Amino acid sequence: MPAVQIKICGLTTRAALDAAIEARADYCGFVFYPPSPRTLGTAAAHELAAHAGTRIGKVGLFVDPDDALLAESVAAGSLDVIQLHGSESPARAADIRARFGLPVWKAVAVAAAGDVARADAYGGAADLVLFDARTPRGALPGGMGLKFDWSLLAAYRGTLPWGLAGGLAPGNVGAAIAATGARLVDTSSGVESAPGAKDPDLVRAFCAAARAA
Ligand SMILES: O=C(O)c1ccccc1NCC(=O)[C@H](O)[C@H](O)COP(=O)(O)O
Repeated sequence: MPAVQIKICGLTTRAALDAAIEARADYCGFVFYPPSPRTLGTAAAHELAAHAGTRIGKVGLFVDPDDALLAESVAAGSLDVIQLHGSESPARAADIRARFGLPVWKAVAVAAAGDVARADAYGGAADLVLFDARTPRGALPGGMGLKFDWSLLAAYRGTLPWGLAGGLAPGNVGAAIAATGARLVDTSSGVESAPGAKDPDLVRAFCAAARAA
């Protein structure tokens, strides 16, 4: 079976990026959402992307973005993937995918079984569905360290490739992979010492634990 793919989201510093690259994470996430403590401006995204080069896939994280924000961020961050973490419809996801010529990952917020079924609507519109925990109204839509009931995915047989996010950390990522069969795992606050501050040791520990699962 191919190795589990790993995404470390919300990187803001070279030190964190280097830790992810050295730990052989497959993807890093750059957040382009000003309310987040992990948000990047275009200058910082450009600097980090130039430092990363092609050593890691660069995923841009957006919440209901307009085309202008997408255009400037795709260019600044040399993005390889656009991740949509808001309430983007299948039609909007398909439009973004066609307009920017990049793979689109669509986050689907999960709190109950019916939420998992919503992923099917993105067939033909997104390249991957990222199941993440539904967050409370008024909170950030991701990066909150919240888990959902992994058993909701145990019997999932969707048509799209999918990944798992939400409250994953070095100590639970192995169990999460075993419970769900996820082939891509994504973490943000689980590898931080404070909101927005990635801990290189936790990044390394997460990658090792995911790979050992
Ligand atoms: O990370 C953020 O600050 C963020 C803000 C708004 C929307 C999404 C955000 N993160 C998306 C991610 O891909 C996170 O890795 C994912 O939600 C998991 O986060 P966590 O539960 O903290 O590991």
